[in-house]
Amino acid sequence: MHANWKTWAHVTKLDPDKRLPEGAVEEIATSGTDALMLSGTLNVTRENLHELLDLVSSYGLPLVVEPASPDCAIFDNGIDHLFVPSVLNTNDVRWVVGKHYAWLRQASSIDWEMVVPEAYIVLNPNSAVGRVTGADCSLSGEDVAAFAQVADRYFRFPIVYIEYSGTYGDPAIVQAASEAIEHATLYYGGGIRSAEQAAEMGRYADTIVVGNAVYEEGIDVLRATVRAVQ
Ligand SMILES: CC(C)=CCC/C(C)=C/CC/C(C)=C/CC/C(C)=C/COP(=O)(O)OP(=O)(O)O
Ligand SMILES: O=P(O)(O)OC[C@@H](O)CO
Ligand SMILES: [Mg+2]
Repeated sequence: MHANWKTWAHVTKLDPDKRLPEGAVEEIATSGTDALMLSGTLNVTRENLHELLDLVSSYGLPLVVEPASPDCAIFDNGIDHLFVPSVLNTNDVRWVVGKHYAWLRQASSIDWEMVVPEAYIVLNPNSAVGRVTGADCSLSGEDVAAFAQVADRYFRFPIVYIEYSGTYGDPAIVQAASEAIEHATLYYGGGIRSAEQAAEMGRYADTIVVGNAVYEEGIDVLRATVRAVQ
């Protein structure tokens, strides 16, 4: 399968647990965003995932599913990639390799060409992902740089993801991660609601992710974040 995900500057994250108004899907798909990622920590099921896939699959944009649990690791319905997270900054091994073990223990067939592993560094303790995974979010720039190197140089994860889901993060932290990484693609996501914020994080991250703003701000804000990084 194509590896052009490495060239994406802007990804829009859609949550199968949330509703979009009539016409919004078309506006999002034609906003200039490079890809749609279907993902959420809470209340994502095969059913609402397939419903959202049906809504977005006809626009020709690359589609990524990012499962928070093995039951949402699917390969059908026109998906291009399955981005599978591991959270590095938690002491709860389930979110590092445990869910992955359980997935492979019971999976019938895996299309490995579609699977892209992501090393998450979760930095907002009040986000769903922060709470669920018990991530240690009180990290310095040096801590984040060390985790980024563990991911990039040691485990050779193709993606390192600085995740502030729901809140705008510290650009100095993203800069520290970017300076520590040699090969991996650096993702930043969290609280981007303006062109200025998109540009600021886009200086350090290879790819920025916009999620909540799509639901809370509307299409003009999404378009502005796209223009800021492309
Ligand atoms: C092994 C497989 C197939 C799955 C397990 C994958 C793991 C370890 C997931 C850990 C948690 C995680 C990184 C979830 C998915 C991505 C994500 C952070 C989505 C956004 O979550 P929030 O925005 O915090 O949650 P809500 O939008 O649901 O409130
Ligand atoms: O929803 P927001 O805060 O934009 O964050 C995007 C993404 O990183 C969430 O996983
Ligand atoms: Mg979310």
